[in-house]
Amino acid sequence: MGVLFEAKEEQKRAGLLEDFIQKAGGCAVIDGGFATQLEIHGASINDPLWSALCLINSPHLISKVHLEYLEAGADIIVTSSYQATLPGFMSRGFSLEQGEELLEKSVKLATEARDLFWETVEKIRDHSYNRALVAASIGSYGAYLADGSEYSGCYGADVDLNKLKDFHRRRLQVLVEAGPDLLAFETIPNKLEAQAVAELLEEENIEIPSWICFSSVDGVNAPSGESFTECLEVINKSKKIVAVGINCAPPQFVHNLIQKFNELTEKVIVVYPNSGETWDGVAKRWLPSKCFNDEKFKVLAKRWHDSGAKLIGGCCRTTPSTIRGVSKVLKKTN
Ligand SMILES: C[S+](C)CC[C@H](N)C(=O)O
Ligand SMILES: N[C@@H](CCS)C(=O)O
Ligand SMILES: [Zn+2]
Repeated sequence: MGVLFEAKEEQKRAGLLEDFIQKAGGCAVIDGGFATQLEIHGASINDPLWSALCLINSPHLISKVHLEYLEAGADIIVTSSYQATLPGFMSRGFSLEQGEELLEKSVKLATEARDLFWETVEKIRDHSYNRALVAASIGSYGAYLADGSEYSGCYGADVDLNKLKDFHRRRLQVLVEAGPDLLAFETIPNKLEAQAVAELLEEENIEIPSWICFSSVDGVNAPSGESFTECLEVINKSKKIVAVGINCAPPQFVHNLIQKFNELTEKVIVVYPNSGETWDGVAKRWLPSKCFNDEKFKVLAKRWHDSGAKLIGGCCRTTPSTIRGVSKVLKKTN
């Protein structure tokens, strides 16, 4: 492929998201904790598949949560596929084809909810909604391991670049085929996985714009201890990744990290932190620490926007009420 053609394609990909952000008023709002809201509705997800269990047992709850976030003002909804993986489904007795159908279902449930919601609000005069985009969630290898390693980045000596690419490849292909608007790589804890993602997007010639979000447990580096300077070198080289940032880290880290990312990249900055609670990967529960309520979260969201983030939402333990506040403060409709 010619260099000129590639440059044009890159511009087009970045342009799609930039245009959407501009149309949304300079900042697009992402939804909040998906698994959190499933649990609020009674889903039991203490399981190696975590929220992906609902794709099997309670898809109606997935639709309900998407609609709640749309109603709260999310411009981008993220699918329920964070911990949905083919080996994960197959270890539960599903065939490869059935696993692929479950992945497709995660995109279908989100696009159906978006279309249904839009059909309804479109008819309302002077509504303040945008037709939302659907981002297919692709959780890190650590999420699949279900041992808390998306917050440590410790994948062990046997995990190399090729193993991570193999892990991500088929799921990526299936999700892309299902037709989301965006790809959301979430809670990436180390440089190796960032590199695997960047190379895979290239190898598979993925045309859908991607964002990649790192977690952070010290507010300075990636969980592995590698600096974001190192991690973003890999991201900056990728023409397929249009936005980069942080998800599922405590809100108090985000402002400084946006400032750091401003210096390190020209890509769109995306942030959707959790509520400030800490995940205990062994006990599989959230430990209250410096927890931010919706009021504090929305004040910080304005600050994150002022410091340069253009995609802002919430992750674990945030809810539609959090996103309603974020949407109001960022779109100044109150
Ligand atoms: C974002 S974490 C809270 C997701 C759950 C984790 N991967 C586990 O399965 O324990
Ligand atoms: N999209 C996932 C991220 C978990 S860290 C969720 O909100 O449940
Ligand atoms: Zn999270």
